[in-house]
Amino acid sequence: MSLPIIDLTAPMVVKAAAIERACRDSGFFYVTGHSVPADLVRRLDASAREFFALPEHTKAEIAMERGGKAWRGFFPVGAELTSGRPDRKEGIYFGTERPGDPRPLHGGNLFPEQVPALKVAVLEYLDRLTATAQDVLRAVAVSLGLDEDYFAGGYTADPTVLFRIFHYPPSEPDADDWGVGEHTDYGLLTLLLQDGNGGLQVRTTDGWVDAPPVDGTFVCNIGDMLDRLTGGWYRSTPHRVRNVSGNERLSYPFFFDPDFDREVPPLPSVSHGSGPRWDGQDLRAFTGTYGDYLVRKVSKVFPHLGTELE
Ligand SMILES: O=C(O)CCC(=O)C(=O)O
Ligand SMILES: [Fe+2]
Repeated sequence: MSLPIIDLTAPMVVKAAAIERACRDSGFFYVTGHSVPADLVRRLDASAREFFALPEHTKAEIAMERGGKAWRGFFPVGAELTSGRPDRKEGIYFGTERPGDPRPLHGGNLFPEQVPALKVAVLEYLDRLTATAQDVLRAVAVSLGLDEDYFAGGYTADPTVLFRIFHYPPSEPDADDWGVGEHTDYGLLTLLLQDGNGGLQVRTTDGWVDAPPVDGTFVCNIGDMLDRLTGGWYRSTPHRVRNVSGNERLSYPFFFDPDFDREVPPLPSVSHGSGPRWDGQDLRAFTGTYGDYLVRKVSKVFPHLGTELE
């Protein structure tokens, strides 16, 4: 089984039909025909590699602990526990640049002064990917029989945008460690840029399948909130990463999520039921805002930051 490639320049009815098929099937697809310049991707990649090559103590100058409850900055290998055990990766967390915003997971970003090009590339990338995600969501809305601007005029009029850059050191082929343990994403859509090394796996009805890098594309997958909104009609699918390429792997997941302060009740048009989810969690059971859901999840993957987020 291979994941479909959806061209964003195709007519809306064509895109919407392809998205419905993909979201009903594996919840994963590739996006091409986007307007993110290749040169921006190159600058982002080059400056990120420059950052990760810095000595540990220099990287620690922008350690996540210094970002407080904004949950921004650098974390070293082993500090994040995606599925209850330490991941074999290090990374930097970013989000929409909003200095002074006191809400958890909001605020100003921490950028390394040693690599000024990273700040320029990240801020530009956040803008470009926000537009790309709104574009994909328009087709998702149509695929659900909703008005094209259903999300942009509501849940994502003021979206929660988080962006991470991960560096996965190579794993031994027979090791049982994971760069990122099995998980689903929390929000609406993830747009993932990955380098040429591969390592991402998606759990489908046929078992685990690879989502190898395809030049010029993003891997797009839907998250828990789209699963919840659609009552499980679109499934938020488990995935994981192990880097056995023998090389340093870099990846750039961009998370496009609902307004932090909004509740996300199931869509009125949705009546489809679904069986139990992979981890037994009932996404319809929680009450509260998207922010409540996200903070609860984040406190689990970064236990030492959890108390700050309460
Ligand atoms: O690094 C990757 O390829 C995927 C990362 C991921 O699944 C995540 O951060 O949610
Ligand atoms: Fe993920």
